Amino acid sequence: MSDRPAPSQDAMIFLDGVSKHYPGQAKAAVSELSMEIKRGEFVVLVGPSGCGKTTTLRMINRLVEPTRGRIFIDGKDVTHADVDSLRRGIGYVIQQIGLLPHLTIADNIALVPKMLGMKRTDRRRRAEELLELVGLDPAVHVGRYPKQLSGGQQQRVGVARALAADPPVMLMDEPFGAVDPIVREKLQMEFLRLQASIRKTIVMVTHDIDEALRLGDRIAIFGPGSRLAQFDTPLAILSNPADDFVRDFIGSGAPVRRLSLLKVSDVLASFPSDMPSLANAIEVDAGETVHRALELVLASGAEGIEVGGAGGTSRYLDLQSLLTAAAQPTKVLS
Ligand SMILES: Nc1ncnc2c1ncn2[C@@H]1O[C@H](COP(=O)(O)OP(=O)(O)OP(=O)(O)O)[C@@H](O)[C@H]1O
Repeated sequence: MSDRPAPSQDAMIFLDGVSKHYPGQAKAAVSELSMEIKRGEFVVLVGPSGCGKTTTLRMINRLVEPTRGRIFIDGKDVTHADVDSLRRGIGYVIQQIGLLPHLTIADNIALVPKMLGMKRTDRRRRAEELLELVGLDPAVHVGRYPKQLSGGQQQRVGVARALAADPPVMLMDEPFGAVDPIVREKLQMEFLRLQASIRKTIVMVTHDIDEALRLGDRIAIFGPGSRLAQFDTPLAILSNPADDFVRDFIGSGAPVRRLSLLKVSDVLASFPSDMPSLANAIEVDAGETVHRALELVLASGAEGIEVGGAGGTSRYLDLQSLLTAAAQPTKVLS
């Protein structure tokens, strides 16, 4: 038996000491990187330019062949497996979208199903279903050509195309990078809703820490030379940055960003259950974010929040306690 590390039961992607040394380059682009991504997890790779994010992503579907190390998908070592069948199980979305201009939207989406031998009528139905899924009206868009769509719409079609063969894994390289900030935020939110229903294993590259915090179940922060500086949930990273590099990278807004990730229930956990009641409290759900709770308190002029309520089991927290607890970086770990 080999004593090399093996993926755990719930791992969908497992990188074992993977390196990439491009020919002619003095330094490796990615060096001895190991990471495990669980089934159904949305992991975001983030870090400064040139730290090896895209190289790492492309080694997963072997668009870039690793120089050393092993790659496992769903428990199987695919380091030397047939590339075509590997890629059939992996959707790939890039910033430049790459829709074919002479094909209709339906035909663009159905490219892979066609390659796999799906019948014309079934392909059409699949394209319509996917357009619906990504929030585009099939009746309007199915017969259009890429240039008749806005940037944001084209990006949605790119996502639909990547989903066409229903791959368990999706790789996305700056998928929302080419659209303006408002469309970008809308696409991010839509994508989160979509992911809640399809639960793919997703690895996404971005250089935007806010996008990473908003989307990722876990975030891998790469330092120079592909050093994995921290790989954890957004809340844990904001609460306990691993080192000065991570602290600098997430920037000065961490305490405020945490408010949008922290739940009222997280904060309540650090108080005794018999806090005095408040005469003027606003009712808030325990699953609400602290950010939203603060908004409600400030807008209503209440003294604090009341959580629960049924059967006289309400718990109360005044504004000051809410703020103090929300500002405690080490108390809360998801
Ligand atoms: N095809 C290539 N040939 C030679 N060197 C390359 C190639 N692709 C990337 N590199 C180098 O490898 C390093 C990592 O590049 P990579 O694109 O993976 O980084 P990145 O973190 O995705 O950067 P960015 O955020 O700027 O896209 C860089 O120094 C880059 O110049």
